[in-house]
Amino acid sequence: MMVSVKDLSLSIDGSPIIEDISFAVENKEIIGIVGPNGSGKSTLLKTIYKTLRPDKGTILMDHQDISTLSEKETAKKMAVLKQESTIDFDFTVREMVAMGRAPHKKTFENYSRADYMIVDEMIEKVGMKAFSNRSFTTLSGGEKQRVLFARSLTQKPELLILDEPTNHLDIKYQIEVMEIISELDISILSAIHDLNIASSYCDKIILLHQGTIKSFGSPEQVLQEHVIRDIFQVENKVSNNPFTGSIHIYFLGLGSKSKRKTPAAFAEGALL
Ligand SMILES: Nc1ncnc2c1ncn2[C@@H]1O[C@H](COP(=O)(O)OP(=O)(O)OP(=O)(O)O)[C@@H](O)[C@H]1O
Repeated sequence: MMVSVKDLSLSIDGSPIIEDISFAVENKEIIGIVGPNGSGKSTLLKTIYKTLRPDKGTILMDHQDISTLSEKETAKKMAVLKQESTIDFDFTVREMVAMGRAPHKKTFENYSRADYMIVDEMIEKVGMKAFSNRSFTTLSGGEKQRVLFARSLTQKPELLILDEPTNHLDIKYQIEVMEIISELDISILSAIHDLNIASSYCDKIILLHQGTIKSFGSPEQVLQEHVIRDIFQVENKVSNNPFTGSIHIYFLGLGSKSKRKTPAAFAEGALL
């Protein structure tokens, strides 16, 4: 799935929230959206998954304008894992995940054995098999997140949009989510807070700041020390992770504003 976003702008109550955003997601690419709190990551994603309507601009999925697609047509192509879920109905985990098959069914068509094979496969993939019959509302935040992830995988989308997918997750499941999406072979667009997770798993990174794209390119191109210092206002050193080969950012406090002592290794240039 190719996605082309062109000149996207959205204001809320007269304040511009995202402005003139243009970029393309190539087929099967993983694109991470990073940026400080309030930089517009969720708003950009909500505009792409049609919860918000842009004031201006177009979004094409494989050359088709998404504003012309019905909800069902969109859901056949695009799955969304949102940051927060407000689901209070008493569904079991398996029922919840099975909802991911809905866009592929006709009204009143029953789920087939093949549908449930996908459902169970995805529940197992996210490590929730033992919870299949548990009520969704009784789960912890991280467990809910994994179930909703399984539901979006069950949808078998060509484009998966994730709004901070690793929110609530412990380190094992943070890595697991990223490993699973790396193996999906579909296009992925994901807001990510952790810059090192973004650099390890994304083909390209969009850096948002105050609603505009500051930089778009490979992790090496985007995540440069002076850029991280300017945009996130954190002292840092960028180096190579000798074990994975991807770049790694060491965070060194807030510079002159920091209450922490300057690490000796930094002062002596040992990390360079
Ligand atoms: N409905 C709204 N009314 C007014 N302002 C809004 C509304 N929705 C979002 N904003 C503002 O738009 C800006 C961008 O918000 P958004 O949630 O897209 O940022 P974000 O980059 O996802 O932030 P975070 O990293 O904190 O999740 C913020 O300043 C936010 O307060």
